Amino acid sequence: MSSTGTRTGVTVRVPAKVNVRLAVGGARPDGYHDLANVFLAVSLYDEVTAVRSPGGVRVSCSGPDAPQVPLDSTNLAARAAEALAARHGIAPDVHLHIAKDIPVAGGMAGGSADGAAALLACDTLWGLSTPRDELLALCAELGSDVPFSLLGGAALGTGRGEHLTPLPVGGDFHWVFAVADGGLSTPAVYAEFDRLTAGTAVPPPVATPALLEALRTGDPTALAATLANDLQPAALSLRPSLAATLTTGTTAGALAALVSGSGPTTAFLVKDPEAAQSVATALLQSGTCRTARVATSPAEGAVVVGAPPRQS
Ligand SMILES: C[C@](O)(CO)[C@H](O)COP(=O)(O)OP(=O)(O)OC[C@H]1O[C@@H](n2ccc(N)nc2=O)[C@H](O)[C@@H]1O
Ligand SMILES: Nc1ncnc2c1ncn2[C@@H]1O[C@H](COP(=O)(O)OP(=O)(O)OP(=O)(O)O)[C@@H](O)[C@H]1O
Repeated sequence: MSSTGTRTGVTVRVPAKVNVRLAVGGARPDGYHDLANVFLAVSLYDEVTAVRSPGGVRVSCSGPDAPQVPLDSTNLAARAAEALAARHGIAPDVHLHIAKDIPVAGGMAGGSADGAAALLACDTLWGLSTPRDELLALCAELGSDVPFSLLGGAALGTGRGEHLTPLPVGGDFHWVFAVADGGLSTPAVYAEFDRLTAGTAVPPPVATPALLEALRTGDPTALAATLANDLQPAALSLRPSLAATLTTGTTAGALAALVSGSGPTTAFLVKDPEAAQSVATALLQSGTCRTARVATSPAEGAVVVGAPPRQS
């Protein structure tokens, strides 16, 4: 392996996402769907620490959902390290530890977040200084949501969601996320979308100007009026119990409720931190979710938060 840096450990913090508009077009020949995907990063974070370690990539994970996270070469963090090392012709000798706080298989891009974080952590650990556009291209190879995990903030994703245009956000939005028992498979939800829309003309996906304006002005009431997720009927079809969770949150005072991405996490936009607490309490007491998390947006994308001092 070439000597590419002198750091011994690097920690990257990376946010979850919610899709405030997920417009889905018809299935493409390659199996993906064209999207108009308005991502918003939220303040639930995983942390990925990369430490030099001989013998290839090793992954460990801590946190309440850790047992659901694969530790083999299918982990997106491991795949990111392998891809970056291959790009630079070096050995991927690294131990990646994921401190997981983002719900697993919840439609909040937790695995994608870890992929983006591992890429940035390894790039820093190995002293590679890969240009940002190359990191984003590597992210897109790992998964459609991964580029946004690196970028953070808010962005419109087109194509399969990987082509990003950053969007201005004029203020903080407050959210409650109801975490369901068990996950939903993203391919299964897209397949259910195809089944439900079979025989209909699926319109080209667009992000409405009203939504972009609501983000720009930071107005939660305006944003609430424009939130929409074309995958929601598919997620509800596969998990009908989510309807009760959505109703519980809106009855408790949320401005709007929707399924987050492919679900089964549900997202509730509220007007302020006090409303967030009361909606979270109502959701917890209802028994319609496993747990309720309060968060704000926009959140910063993947960022190095810790690096031990250089060794001589
Ligand atoms: C639902 C969302 O989370 C919304 O942001 C994303 O569209 C999913 O992104 P992701 O998890 O990164 O998905 P990928 O790993 O790229 O693809 C997993 C599978 O989801 C389906 N998929 C994904 C993205 C897309 N635009 N169309 C699709 O049909 C495909 O079956 C694909 O094989
Ligand atoms: N680092 C990781 N963390 C969590 N899951 C991972 C990771 N790497 C791979 N996976 C696999 O990916 C699957 C989906 O997990 P993830 O938490 O990314 O779902 P998601 O949030 O619904 O994704 P998205 O919103 O991008 O569609 C898991 O069931 C797991 O098998």
